[in-house]
Amino acid sequence: MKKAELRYLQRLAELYPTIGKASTEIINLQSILNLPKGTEHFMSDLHGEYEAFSHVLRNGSGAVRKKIDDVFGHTLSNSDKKALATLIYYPKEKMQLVKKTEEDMENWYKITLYRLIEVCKTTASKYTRSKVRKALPADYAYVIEELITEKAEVLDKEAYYDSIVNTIIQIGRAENFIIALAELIQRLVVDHLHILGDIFDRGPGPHFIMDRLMNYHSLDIQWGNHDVVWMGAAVGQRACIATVLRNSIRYGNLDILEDGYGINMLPLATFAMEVYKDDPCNAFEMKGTSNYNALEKELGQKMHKAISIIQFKLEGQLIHRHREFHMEDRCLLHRIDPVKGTVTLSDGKEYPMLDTEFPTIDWKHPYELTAGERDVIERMETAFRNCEKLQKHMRLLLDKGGLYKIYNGNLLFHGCIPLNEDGSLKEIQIYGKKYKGRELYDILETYVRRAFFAVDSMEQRKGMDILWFIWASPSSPLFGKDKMTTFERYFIADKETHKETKGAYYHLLEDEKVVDTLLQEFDLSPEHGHIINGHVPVHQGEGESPVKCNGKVIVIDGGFCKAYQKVTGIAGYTLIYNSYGLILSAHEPFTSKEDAVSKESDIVSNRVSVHYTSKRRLVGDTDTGKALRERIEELMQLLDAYRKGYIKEKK
Ligand SMILES: O=P(O)(O)OC[C@H]1O[C@](O)(COP(=O)(O)O)[C@@H](O)[C@@H]1O
Ligand SMILES: [Mn+2]
Repeated sequence: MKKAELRYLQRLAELYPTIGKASTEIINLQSILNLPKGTEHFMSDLHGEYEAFSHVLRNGSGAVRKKIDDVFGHTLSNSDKKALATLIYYPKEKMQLVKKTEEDMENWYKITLYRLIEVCKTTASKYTRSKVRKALPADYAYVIEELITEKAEVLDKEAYYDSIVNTIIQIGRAENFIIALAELIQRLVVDHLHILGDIFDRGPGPHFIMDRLMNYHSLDIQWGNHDVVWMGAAVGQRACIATVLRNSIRYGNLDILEDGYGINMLPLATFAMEVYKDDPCNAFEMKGTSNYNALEKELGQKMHKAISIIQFKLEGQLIHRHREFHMEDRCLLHRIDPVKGTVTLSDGKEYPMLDTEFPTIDWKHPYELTAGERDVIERMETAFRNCEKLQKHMRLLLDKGGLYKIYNGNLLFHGCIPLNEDGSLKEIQIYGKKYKGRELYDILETYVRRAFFAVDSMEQRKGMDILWFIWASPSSPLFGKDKMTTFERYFIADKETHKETKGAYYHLLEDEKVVDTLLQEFDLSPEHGHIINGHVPVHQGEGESPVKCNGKVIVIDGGFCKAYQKVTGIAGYTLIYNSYGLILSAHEPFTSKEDAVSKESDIVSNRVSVHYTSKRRLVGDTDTGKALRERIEELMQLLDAYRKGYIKEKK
């Protein structure tokens, strides 16, 4: 036996010091391989819609309801099943309602407890005992384990379970216990969660989503362009800070920054009030602010304009600093003719401007900040950098996230892969070197991490600016459009100028040859692999399908974003990958938690299978299975070493 091999086995022997222990572990692992594969849940483009996200997480995109159907079949009425499902999603709230009308609560507790135990049993059956044990709430771990495991040795099973349930009710713990069981079912129904990006912007609760994700049992995140711009803001990239502020103001979401993250808006507010005092800032109306009073609207619009101008200036500086980004066409301030009140875009066409008041622009140096603007952005930078909660949330993105993920044979990313029109991988220059496909993704990710961790300040700076590049560049796999027309949408009436054209990836998605080479680029099988991405809302209203290229590509922009539901005609899709295959769920718009409880609405309107496996998929067929088999192989070698006398047992 080689020295290195022996050393490794000796390490392993510390964990499994006897033949007995090593053998038991081999048997345990072998049995896990034969369990059904755990359920993966895919969600994308949450855009701050915490309540809708939380709802879909609770119902597992229909997985809970499916379990109820499996358990009770025709023995329970549809309305009872619906009520049970709602109880599992919102146990506390649902019980409050039940208590108002139910006359015999004791009986209700009893029936409900039995039903929940049954659902729990089936849900837990595909996991090992040890995994279930880890998921059990500490207070009730022992009792729940008793209730959900079949006890062959107890003769009168009914009496045994009855006595446990009766005791729970008698000692006044029924409600607590119901909540614990409901949460356990929610927890067990989804084994692993994939978030395909865009947690932030537009909706009111990204910080609540991040808090929830911090406590989620098993998770990965593929960063979206909106997450990356927040990451940039958190490390102090000023163009990103301005963008985050502008987006938040535009959607009436300053509460997120002020209350959620404790970032004080006063510096920007006082600056805007002073500089744009007599300017109505009409081009800077906000969305979703019908609850604002006149004064709030006035102030909001001024802040909106103030930060937009700061953003355009900072972006101009950044683009000049990085000629290699090739984004000069996005520098538009110097193209404004302040006398004529027009702007000439890079196509050479001149357009009248909707707003010609620019008190902070020095036309000789249009990208220079005034002292007041500099003061605002400096203070904001300090606030973002020093916000502990924001930094914690970013840490989660870094720890659990990345630009792409390969998981159980599928390729997951937020946006796209930059392609040429002929379907070949497009080369993109990053700081002087060309990259394409997987290498492009990899190099960008290393720069993102350098922004947070590099000690060398030049490297860190490069990383910070890459965060903005990923947000806005046409070459970014997370943005994937020819330009971001923010300036045009504020200042030019002609809608033609607002158009953003999607890159080649999006119309080559149906080309099987192209998709196959993309899968191969990431070492995946073109036969069995899938590409799963978000970022572009699927326009179901216009008959568009989320399933492309004979099911090889699935686009699941969740449509969680309320502002976009008019366009998509639906609240979007989520995906489930369980032991039977890939199932796509379509969702109706989520109104409110109150509605969900009182109307027992599931919002899962439709579940369609994208890919059905003829044979049930087992843990052995997954990435985890591969790792387990490797472990088994090593343990076998350890056993051999014990038996051949290379290693002594430690009893
Ligand atoms: O209308 P809004 O929310 O201000 O944002 C529009 C901008 O958002 C983007 O669509 C990017 O956001 P998505 O990643 O959600 O698509 C840009 O392409 C566009 O310029
Ligand atoms: Mn996006």
